Amino acid sequence: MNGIHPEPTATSASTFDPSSSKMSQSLLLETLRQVELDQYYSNFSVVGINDVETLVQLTMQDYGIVGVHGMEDRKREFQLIQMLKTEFPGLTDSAPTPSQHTAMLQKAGSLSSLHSTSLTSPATSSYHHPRSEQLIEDNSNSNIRRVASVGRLRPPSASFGSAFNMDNHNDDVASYRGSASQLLDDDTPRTPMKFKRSTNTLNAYGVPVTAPGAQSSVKLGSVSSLSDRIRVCVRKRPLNSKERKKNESDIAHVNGRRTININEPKVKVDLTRYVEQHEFIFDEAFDANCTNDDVYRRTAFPLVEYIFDGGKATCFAYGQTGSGKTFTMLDSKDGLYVKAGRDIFATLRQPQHSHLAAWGSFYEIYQGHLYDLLNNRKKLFAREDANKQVCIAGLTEHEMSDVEQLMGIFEYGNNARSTGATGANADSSRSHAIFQIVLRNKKKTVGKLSFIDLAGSERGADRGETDQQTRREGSEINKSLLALKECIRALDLDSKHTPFRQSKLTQVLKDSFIGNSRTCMIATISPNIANSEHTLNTLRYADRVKELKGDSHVAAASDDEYNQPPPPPQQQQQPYPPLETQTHHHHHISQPTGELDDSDNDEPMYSDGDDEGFLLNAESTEHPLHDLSDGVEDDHEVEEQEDEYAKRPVGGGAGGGAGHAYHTRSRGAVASGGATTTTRLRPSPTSLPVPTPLPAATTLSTTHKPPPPQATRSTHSPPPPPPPSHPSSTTAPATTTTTTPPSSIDAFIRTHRQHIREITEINRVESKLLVNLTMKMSGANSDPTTATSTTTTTHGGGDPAFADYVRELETLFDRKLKTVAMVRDMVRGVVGGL
Ligand SMILES: Nc1ncnc2c1ncn2[C@@H]1O[C@H](COP(=O)(O)OP(=O)(O)OP(=O)(O)O)[C@@H](O)[C@H]1O
Repeated sequence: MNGIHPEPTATSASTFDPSSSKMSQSLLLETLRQVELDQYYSNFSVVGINDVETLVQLTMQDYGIVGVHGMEDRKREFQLIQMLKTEFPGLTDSAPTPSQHTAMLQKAGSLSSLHSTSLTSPATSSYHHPRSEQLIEDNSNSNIRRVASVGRLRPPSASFGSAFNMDNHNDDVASYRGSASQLLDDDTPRTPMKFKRSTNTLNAYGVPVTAPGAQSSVKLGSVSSLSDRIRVCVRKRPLNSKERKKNESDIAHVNGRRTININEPKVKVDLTRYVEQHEFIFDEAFDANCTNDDVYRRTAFPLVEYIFDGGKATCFAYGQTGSGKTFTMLDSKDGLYVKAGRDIFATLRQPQHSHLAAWGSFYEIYQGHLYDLLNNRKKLFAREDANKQVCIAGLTEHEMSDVEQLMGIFEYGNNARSTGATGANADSSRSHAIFQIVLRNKKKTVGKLSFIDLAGSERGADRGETDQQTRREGSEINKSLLALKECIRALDLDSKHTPFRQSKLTQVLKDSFIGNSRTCMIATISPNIANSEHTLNTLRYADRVKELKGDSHVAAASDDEYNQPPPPPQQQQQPYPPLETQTHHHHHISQPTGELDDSDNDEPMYSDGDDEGFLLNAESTEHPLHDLSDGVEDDHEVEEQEDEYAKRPVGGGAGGGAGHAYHTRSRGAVASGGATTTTRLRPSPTSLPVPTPLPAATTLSTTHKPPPPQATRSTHSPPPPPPPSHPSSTTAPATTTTTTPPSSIDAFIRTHRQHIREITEINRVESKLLVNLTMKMSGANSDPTTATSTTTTTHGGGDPAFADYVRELETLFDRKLKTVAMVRDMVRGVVGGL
């Protein structure tokens, strides 16, 4: 297969060795102890300094950040780091060898005799800025020396060293504005802040300890797969120029591939300031430097593939106003919708998809009403036909044959959105925008992909002092966001009752929540300190959407597997992102408490491929239609109260509370235990082609002629992909997978079921491959112009269809073998323990 960019393999994922990480920690601790700095170990640990390699990257300016304020201690720290750098110069590149351990401790021990001697440091004077002295004083008075720290907390990261070399380090306290300043006015005497971490359990030295019974959790991290039915991701945007100008702190730190930490500034009633660190784990966490290409590959791309298999997919951006929803989803030139469009049209150009056509529509939901952005914001009505299919009567759709047309249509609708012809919508952040691409075979809908730029999530909290109109808007937004969450949860539960009628948004997306559907949520966050409350609210919402995915016990180990920088960007032309597959639990979960009874919606779940009669355009449907707008959604007030999100006061410190561990769920009766087997598998075969250069745009044959396209290609041109990896040459044998035996019979059964599903899916794809090949062959043989060459082609002779077939087979077998190996290992693990 062309240009597959290899995911870190199962081998690399399994090389994480907690015992060696523990060793590094204990070496650091012992080294610090030699120079009597061990009381700072917990401070170091909180900011991610867990080994001597990282310690040596500290600069003197960083000492305050990690809470080392006393002159003597700073001197010792300086000496220690200098000694480590001089005596062990390779430390910055690699961990010390075991033989270096002893030497290091000895050398550090010899430093202790120098404690009382004065050390002349060229930069010692830099310690004497007034604030430092004040802080030292405060510190000595506050009796919190061991945990006190000042300034911005930095989590561990690949770029750790540079993160510490921040240029405004000497304005640590002042940089805590925003939320903190709402509680402290500028004249309030500054006191040092304590760091309080909501998740870690540390021993007296701050060494992470494993809570009783938590051992298995650490091993049982479930891993996210691109083919999951629901994926919940987070994307952090960079600080903008205004925020940088105000010297606002960046409080959001992406740590590894899935974890994001938020350092929330807090102030106690006694005005002691401290930082509470929150940790969230999602399917993906995209850092500020990630491009839309990076995001696309791991969010919307799998959905593109899916709609060609007959699925309905939704990709939506959720977040506060200004956090990057539009930038991600519907940026006119570089949004995910454009990237998906490119792959869709490239796929449509393949002969096997020549019977399909792509249609685009663009509409907006504002205050519970639908407006057609491709038709002068005409008000639309959602209706349900006799088959209970929801369609939007009169929605304008345009057939599109290339990405320029798609962008043109989008641009046209986007203009209508921002100008607000009816005047009904003055502010786009108060409406949901939905851009849909529907694949049709004549009139029959085969697949559908919806890109949704949701209203600003904080708008749902518009209450209190605001005017009636704003309150109404807020209530409507809140209602739809709650309903959206419930529908996604119902989707995850395979629930018979999808509460889609709770809002217009979920009504029109009904087919995205039932049957063969997939959803990807991208929570976008602003990283600046002033938005910390909104950011936490967004992450909590996303966390609740995700919580039933069986990730409740995703723990350090699983994230460590991902604790590598994201894979390098691939070329746009490379449509196959690495597909990681894993088995993980789908916990048995009770009905979510927030789900409202939707008694008139008890139709059975749609079976796969049940697309008969699904016609998006009501004008072409043959079924009588029932208006959904009246008497259903409008009269169907959602109890906003069912959810803490709705209860959250504007600007209030939302929920959570100190010490709340976000990967410990309280709702949903998540079963504990169960093994998770982790492996990265080969990309699954797909029918998507390598896109070819786009032909020139053609004029739309519609009355709504969009403006000419302004750009056809992303300006973010990632570097070329590495050479294709061929399964046979790179894939570790199936026996290299590691398996943790499940901790309970239930867990075993769940895991086994997951394996069976995986193998069934592989068999399905295998049969499909065979059918495709035989059809191609018989087509070629019946064609007199190709019959001769086909019959004379041998296996090695390079028939491209056959070559593709065997390559894909090889990939499939690789997946299958790995899955079988995982089951076998799991069984062996259990048998061994009997
Ligand atoms: N990841 C990012 N990288 C660079 N700039 C970004 C990123 N995300 C957002 N921005 C910039 O931040 C600003 C706000 O982003 P955007 O308009 O997408 O926010 P939004 O969440 O859609 O807000 P609204 O709800 O008001 O529509 C824009 O100028 C955008 O270009």
